[in-house]
Amino acid sequence: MTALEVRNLHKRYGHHVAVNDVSFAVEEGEIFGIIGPNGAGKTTTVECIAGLRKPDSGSISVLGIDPAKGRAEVRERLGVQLQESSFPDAIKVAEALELYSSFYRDPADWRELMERVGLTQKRNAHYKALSGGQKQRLSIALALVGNPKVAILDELTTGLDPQARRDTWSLIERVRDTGVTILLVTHFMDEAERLSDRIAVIDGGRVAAVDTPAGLIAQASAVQQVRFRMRQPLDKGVLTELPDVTDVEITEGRWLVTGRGQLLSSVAGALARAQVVAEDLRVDQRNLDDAFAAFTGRTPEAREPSERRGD
Ligand SMILES: Nc1ncnc2c1ncn2[C@@H]1O[C@H](COP(=O)(O)OP(=O)(O)OP(=O)(O)O)[C@@H](O)[C@H]1O
Repeated sequence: MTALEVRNLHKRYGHHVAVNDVSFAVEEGEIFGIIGPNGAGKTTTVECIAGLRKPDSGSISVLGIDPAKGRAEVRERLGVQLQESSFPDAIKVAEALELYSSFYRDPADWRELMERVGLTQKRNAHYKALSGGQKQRLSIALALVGNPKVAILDELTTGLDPQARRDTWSLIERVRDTGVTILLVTHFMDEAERLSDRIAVIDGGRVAAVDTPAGLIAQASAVQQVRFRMRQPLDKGVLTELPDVTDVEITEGRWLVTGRGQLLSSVAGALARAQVVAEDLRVDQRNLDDAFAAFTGRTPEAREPSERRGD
């Protein structure tokens, strides 16, 4: 069943088109990632889904409800952790959870949730005294305190150390295992690849691709590269004349062969026929960073969230 559907979404700020005809659907129980360069329109899209911004045109359905019309109903079913959530410094962990749970008709047991995100020991700590990871876990707990069917997580692990990131990922996987559908906006390719069942790449306000992480990588891997070292002399033409090869570069005995199709076996066969021995022969493994670069023409960067402007 479809938990979330965005169709032909358009949103502009003044003359600037932030979201330009975005469509995608998220199935119930999925973790659906959204990746894209800075300013691609990711946050604007999720803010429209959360009912925090009004789309100029297009339709959004959250569990069958239009967030622009049924804001209260959507609020009951949708948990939102947006970028840079901040709370009063003096509020205590348990107080924040109890307060937020009072906003919902059918909230989760906030004490159990506090335990689940590992903050029970910190129940009486003030917000300002929490570490970055603890603040992050509190904001995740607050996104889940209303017992949502769908949760939106934006910049889930920005600013966290590697261990805290891995802990947060495990937490999100456990949340998904309880049946919550998750929309995850992230700048981190490892995070998107590890957590997402499917990913939308958004670029310039448009969806450039939607697929599983492996599917995106495969789409981007049409171009392959084989590297090796070789001490013996070899005419470059032995490789450039192969139909699968598009380019051959040689730098101080290091060969880099670019091509497509059955590149590795073509190259290995040609080297064997020429009776030369290649050392350290390897195929470059493609990952989601390469897919991101292929779809957006840019390299993903790990960064702190940009300064955001008010509406
Ligand atoms: N309140 C606003 N007023 C005017 N322009 C805005 C506003 N919010 C966002 N924009 C612009 O709209 C475009 C899309 O921004 P959005 O925040 O949705 O992108 P994003 O993909 O989430 O970016 P980032 O990865 O940097 O958070 C950007 O060019 C941004 O500068």
